[in-house]
Order: sequence, then structure tokens, then C-alpha cells
Amino acid sequence: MVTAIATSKPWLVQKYGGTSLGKLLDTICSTIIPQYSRDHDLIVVCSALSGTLKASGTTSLLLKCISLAELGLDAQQQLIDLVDLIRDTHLSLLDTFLGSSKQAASFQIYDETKVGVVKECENLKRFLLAAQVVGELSPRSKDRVISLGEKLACMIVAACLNSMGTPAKAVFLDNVVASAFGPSVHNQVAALERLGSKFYHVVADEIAGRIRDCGRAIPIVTGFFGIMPDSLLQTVGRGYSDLCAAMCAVAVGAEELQIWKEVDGIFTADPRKVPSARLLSTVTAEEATELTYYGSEVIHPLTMDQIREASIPLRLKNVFKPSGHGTIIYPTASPSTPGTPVNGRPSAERSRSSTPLPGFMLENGYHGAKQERRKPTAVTVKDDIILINVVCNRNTKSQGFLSQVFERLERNKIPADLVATSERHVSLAVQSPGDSGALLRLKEEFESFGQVAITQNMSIVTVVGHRMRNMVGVSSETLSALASAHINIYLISQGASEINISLVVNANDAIAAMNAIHRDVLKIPTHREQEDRFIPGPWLY
Ligand SMILES: Nc1ncnc2c1ncn2[C@@H]1O[C@H](COP(=O)(O)OP(=O)(O)O)[C@@H](O)[C@H]1O
Ligand SMILES: N[C@@H](CC(=O)OP(=O)(O)O)C(=O)O
Repeated sequence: MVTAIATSKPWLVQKYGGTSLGKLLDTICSTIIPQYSRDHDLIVVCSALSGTLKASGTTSLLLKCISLAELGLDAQQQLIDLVDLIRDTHLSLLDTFLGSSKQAASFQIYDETKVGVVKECENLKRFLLAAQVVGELSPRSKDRVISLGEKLACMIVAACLNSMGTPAKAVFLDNVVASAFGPSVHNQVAALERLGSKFYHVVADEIAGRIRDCGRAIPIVTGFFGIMPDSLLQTVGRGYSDLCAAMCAVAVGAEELQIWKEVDGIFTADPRKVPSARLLSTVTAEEATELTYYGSEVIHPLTMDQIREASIPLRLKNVFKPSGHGTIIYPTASPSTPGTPVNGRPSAERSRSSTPLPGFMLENGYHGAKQERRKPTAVTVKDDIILINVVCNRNTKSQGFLSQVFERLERNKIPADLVATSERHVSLAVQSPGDSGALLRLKEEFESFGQVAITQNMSIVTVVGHRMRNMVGVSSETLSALASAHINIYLISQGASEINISLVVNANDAIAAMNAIHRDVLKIPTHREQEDRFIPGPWLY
């Protein structure tokens, strides 16, 4: 456990996603951060800026730069144009917020930041153009490229805050892994893997030192946390800044970790796909882990392990509705009481012991609802799934069959999301690998001991709820709901934790399946049913 930093006010870590920063930088810097900094020592963790969509945001553009560099010299001009676009997008944001300032201090901040952004982009351009000659980038080089997104975002956020009179300091964590483990770390992939979660504790300790160095200024920390031996994208994947924020929270022993997004929190289902979905005021850490793993990508799945171990509550909040309660995820298996919002100055202890706010449930429940729920908590969908069925050849010994299947998955680095087996038959649901060659290789390897059938375009539908452990009948209700909607099921699996049931369906049926389960198993009426039956919306409870 990392030693907490001693301070007079409780620590609060806030992480802002790329699209939130892209759309609401002004509100974040002029209202949200100053308001919370009155009662807390804040740490702000930033993702790379995205204009409107993550898919066209800075990290995605940097990934495109990497692809162009790997194409070789033919793509030279495209590469230059793309880096210039990244630079100009950041400069125009800086212009919007600081460019027209008449104050000398702001003018100086504007000038220094502008020079810094241009320099970082020029360095990247030189690096990529050199890489283009070789036509290949190592995992470490790719990390170096990606790290620029969060660096630029932190420079802009720190500049905005400083110009508005809130002292802030950009903290770059791109070298934090090397500082924590020594420069030879990059030859020690296997050793680091063996460290498991301890790896993140050591990094958190190093982050604590960087935060201490900021003195009274608010640390504006890059969500990118270190060039990794096997690349951050490969080890952690996109959305890594949630995990970085969790490490910052662990580093200082924060009272709460807040992840600010563009949704109110975790809903009973993805509100884009199920219009009647309701906001959940609390969710257990176990439920959040299952939901994020099976498609509700509201937080990065690895985040939960960190805050759970350190007993830090995590709250999801909406930048468009800063006063909303959001969804709070308790580190313990079952929350006893929901806490007051941090802007009401609770401590982590108080969150666990105080009486709940009026209108909130004592147990995991819908936001504003009063009655206790005896139903699963949420339903989620994971897309881009491939179903692989392997029937073991008669001449293959059945006892070695399963180990051969898993050994081949491991060798091809394809993790199985769900598995159903009988003695000579195994069905696997796997995430469609980015590299189509990997799937072909896997198929050929499986064919050495069995007959293989691969079905693409599938989805996993998962029902999650910590109360499902003690509930009889959820499976039958789920199967009936899908049967009534005429939806075929290709694989069924219940998690060992007994808090989830997953089913593989055709991707075209996934949204219908989700809606059917939401209505018939979670028992939440559709909007039409609510209108027909004059059932008041949750806002009237
Ligand atoms: N159960 C769920 N509750 C809330 N949002 C969900 C859920 N499942 C999927 N989502 C989706 O996750 C997305 C996360 O919010 P957003 O702020 O847009 O993400 P990001 O910061 O990663 O760009 C939303 O678009 C929402 O539709
Ligand atoms: N910028 C990175 C890391 C991240 O966490 O992003 P976001 O917080 O916007 O999901 C990405 O796009 O993957």
C-alpha cells in the first residue's frame, strides 16, 4: 500500500475524458475545478482531447500517424499534415480561451504554452519522419507517440486554470515506469508481468512523489502513465487514463475518485440502446467490473481492482450536469449506505457511515427510487464477438482436449470471453481480433485436433446483479424473454461469481435482446408502457 500524502484537506482525484474536455473545457476550468478545490486538495487527470467523438480525437489521430509512419515514405505528406492538424487543433483551443486576454500574466501563459505545443508537435514530426524511413515502430515508440495526446491536453488545461487564477501545474507521467523500475525495465517484460497488481502499486508510489513536487498548485496529470515494455495500449488498452486516475487516488489515499463523463453515470442498460434505461445511484464494485468487462465501457475494467484494494469509492459524474449525484461504486462487495456528494464535504469514512440523502436507496438502486429492488441490476451488450465451436476428433484423447484448446488461445493471444464445454466439444466466444490473420492461424491450429466452425457477427448479452446470487428464476426469465422475442441463443454461461448470466446471440438481435431482458427480467417498463399505464417516470418517485 502506498503511503498517503499528509495534507490538511481531503484528497479528491478527478479524471476528465477526452470528449468532455473537448466540449466543456471552459466549464471544467472556470467552474467545476475551482468549486471542488475549495474543500479538497485536487488532482486532475486528463485524457487526450477529442472534439466531438473519441473516434476522431487526438489519440485516434496519433494512432493514424503510427499507421502512416509504418506505410513508409509514400505517406510522408499525409503524416506531416496530420501532425499539423493535431497542433492546430490544440492551438485554436488555446486561442479561444486565452488568445483574447488583455492581462499580461495570461498573455505570458498563452505565449509559453503555444511555444510548448509547437515544440512537442515538431519533435513528434521529426520522430515519425525518421521512423518512416525504417517503416516500423517498436511498441515503445508507439507509446511515445500516443503519450503526446495527454501531454498536450494537460498543457492546455493547466494554461486555462492558471490564466483564470487557479494555480495548476502540468505533470507528465510518460517516464514514470522507467523512473519506478530503472532504465533497464524494458528488458524485463516477464519480470513485470510476474509483479501483477504490485506493478501498479510501485507506479502509484512514483506518482505520489510527482504530486508532492507540485506544492500548492493543482497537479494536472497525464492519463498516459508510462512507456511500457509491451506498450501501454497492448497491456492496458484504450481508456487507460481511468486506470491512471485510480493509481493517483491510491497514491494519495483519496477520499473519492471521480470520473467525469458525458453520461449521468451507470444506467440499467446503455441509454443509447434502451431508451427506458434508468440511472443507478449505486453499483457494487463487482457489478461494475462485470458491466465494464461485458460492454458497458463507462470505466476501464482494470480501474476497479485498484480502488477496490485501496477501499476508495468511485463516483461517475456528468460534466453537463455537475450538480447531479452520479453513480457511486463502493469498493466493498455490498454497499451499506450511499455517501453524500463530495462537494458536500463527506469523507470516505463518512460516506460509509452517514445516513443517506433523502430519495436515495439504502441498497444498490435506481436514482431517486425508494423501494428495494429484488431484480438483476443491469443488462449489457458486448459486440464484435466471434463464436468458435470445436469438436474433438475421435483419435484425440478427450482429457488433453481442453488444455490444447486453451494453449492455442494463449499462443495466439486471443482471450476467451465465455466458454461452454462438454467432454468432446467446446464453444468459445472471443472478441474479434484486430488482426484477421490471428483468427485464421487459430482455426488451423484447432483443426489439428478437431472440427472447427466459426460464426462471425455475434454479440454477448449479459445480465448482471449482485442479488442474483440469492435469486431463483433469473435464468428462466431471461430465456423466456428471449424466446418471446424470437431470439436464438448460441451459448449460455453463468459466471463463477454467480452475479452474471451471459448469452451469445446474433449481433442483429443484440439490441432487441437487451430491450426484452430490460423489460421482462429487470421489470422496467418501456416508455410506451409507462405512458399507457400512466406509470410516473423515476423523476416523480
Ligand atoms: N450501462 C451503461 N450506463 C451508462 N452508459 C453506458 C452504459 N453502457 C454503455 N454506455 C455508453 O458508454 C458511453 C460512455 O460515456 P462517454 O462520456 O460518452 O464516454 P467517453 O468519455 O469514453 O467518451 C455512453 O455513450 C453510453 O452510451
Ligand atoms: N486518450 C486515450 C485514453 C483515455 O483514457 O481516453 P478517454 O478517457 O477519453 O476514454 C484513449 O483515447 O484511449
